[in-house]
Amino acid sequence: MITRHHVEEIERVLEGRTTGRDRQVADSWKRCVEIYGLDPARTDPAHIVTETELKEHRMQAERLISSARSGLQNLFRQVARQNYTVLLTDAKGVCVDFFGDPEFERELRTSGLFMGAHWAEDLTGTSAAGACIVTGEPVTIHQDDHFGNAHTALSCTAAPIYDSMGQLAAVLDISLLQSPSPKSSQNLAMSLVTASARRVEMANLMAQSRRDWVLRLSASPEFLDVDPEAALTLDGSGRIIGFTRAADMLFRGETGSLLGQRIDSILDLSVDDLPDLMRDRPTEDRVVNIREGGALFGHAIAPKAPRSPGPLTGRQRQSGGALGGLAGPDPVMQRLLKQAERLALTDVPLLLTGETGTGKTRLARAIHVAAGPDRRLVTVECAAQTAGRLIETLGPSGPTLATVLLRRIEDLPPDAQALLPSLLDERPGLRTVATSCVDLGQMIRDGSFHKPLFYRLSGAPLALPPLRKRQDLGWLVDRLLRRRAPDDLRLSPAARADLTGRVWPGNLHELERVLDAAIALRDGDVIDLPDLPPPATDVSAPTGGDSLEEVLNACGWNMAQAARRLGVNRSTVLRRMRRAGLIAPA
Ligand SMILES: Nc1ncnc2c1ncn2[C@@H]1O[C@H](COP(=O)(O)OP(=O)(O)OP(=O)(O)O)[C@@H](O)[C@H]1O
Repeated sequence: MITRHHVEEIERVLEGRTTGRDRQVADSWKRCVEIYGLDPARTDPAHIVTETELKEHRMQAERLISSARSGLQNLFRQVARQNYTVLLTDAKGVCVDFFGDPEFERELRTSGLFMGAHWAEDLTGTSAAGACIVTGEPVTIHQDDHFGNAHTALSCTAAPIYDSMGQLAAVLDISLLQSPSPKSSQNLAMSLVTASARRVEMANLMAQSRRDWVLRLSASPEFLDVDPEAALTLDGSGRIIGFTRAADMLFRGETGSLLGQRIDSILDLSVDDLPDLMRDRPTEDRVVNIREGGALFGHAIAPKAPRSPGPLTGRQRQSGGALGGLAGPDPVMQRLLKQAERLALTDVPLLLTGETGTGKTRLARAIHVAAGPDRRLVTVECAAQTAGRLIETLGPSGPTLATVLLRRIEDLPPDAQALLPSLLDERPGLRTVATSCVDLGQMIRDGSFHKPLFYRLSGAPLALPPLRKRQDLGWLVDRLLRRRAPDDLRLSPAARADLTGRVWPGNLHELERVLDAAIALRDGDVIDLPDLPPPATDVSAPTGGDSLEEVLNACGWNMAQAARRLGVNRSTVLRRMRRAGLIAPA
């Protein structure tokens, strides 16, 4: 039925007069006439693509269709009783998936609420899917909001689905063959369809990010793990490589796309903090501060690691997963990380030793992540334990499958030391990773450490070298600096030489504090020598025990750097080398 009234209203809108239609409808009508040259009086039936064309469209959208399927099914379950049809169109407007009542198949097919229907705006005039593709916004096109007369009985509500690079990938639409007259009757449809589109984007991002970190975010802790609002995918260095539309709306600043930005430029957090946001921590503790103010709750999902032990492939060896980013070009650390990567996939208890701040806790968490997603991480601060607390945490009411990180095992009180072996024997699903700053062998000899516990925990000892012995100190300085400051903040050559020449008795703890202070003190985008706080004077600094050869190795046989670390001048280093018969490698 062509109504003169409808055509006249469209003409009035074209003349720039307001008729009470939504902006989105009026804009679409204008496009239909002024850009596509469509005639409002037309009564074309629904446009359905051929079988071959449909196959092609479905093939191109295959990944999205499978990520969206369960979301669409859920949505259909919610709205089927009210006679809604659920459609997924691709970014060109062709319906590539469909849920509707088979009883009304003929009517649905004639109205274009069917598989293969083509809803592009330049073909069928104003429709919810068509307008949504053009504007990228959710929209309800209700009854005679439709441009062409053929569709004025329908009420359609559509929301865009964006891919993880921010491109419009599809449109989710729910439509009624018949509906009550007021447009407001579709308000609930709008909330349902936008929430479902958000969930489809989330499912799609998760399906594409199995090898990367995903950070899911929510404004309220209750929904964080079950129905988060936004998500980001991060590569191993903390750069954003994917995001949902909601994350884009939350964080997109004046700089444009989120792609390639560092996570610490928008949130007060680095990629190394992600293990702290995994599911094993209470939701309300996982607070993430937004750089521009405000806070959200975060849920980090680690890259999926291979599940079964076995020989590592060349690819795994290169990628290093959660462990790969922990060290630069230092042969001792590289060897240690390779061992850790293999051991992570087993249940062998690990004992991580090293001076304070050498990265034992960070390594333990990375091992937990590399072990796969099935276990919880339970962190036990040993100094704060009693036998009773241990039973509460690791006894029958504790987790059955977990990595138990025992921090600073040397501080565990004697009664808890005596209890721990039997507790662990009763819980075969608990894999321990203990850290220690001291020589436990010496403690056993002194009678201050329980021998059976030592043997229970030290299946494989991994010794982290102190910073002064690491050949990747420069790499670590850059990494920590990048994590704290903008990309263009640099170290002057003198400041870099000073930092790489220090002894670092507090190791990474100390380096982090020095960089924090230097960043605060510098003017402009260069950190210079005067910006560096003086080295910590620690009488217990253990450098005296390092041999000249160890110091030279750590400094890549750079005499000036070795001299600074040893606190002597260059000629003294040369003299000592001659005395020890040491010759620099060619
Ligand atoms: N590979 C790394 N790259 C960058 N930062 C690191 C690395 N390893 C550790 N850190 C940082 O250095 C600091 C000290 O690390 P961590 O707490 O793991 O040391 P630790 O050996 O367990 O210390 P302690 O013995 O005092 O408990 C932490 O802030 C941590 O985030």
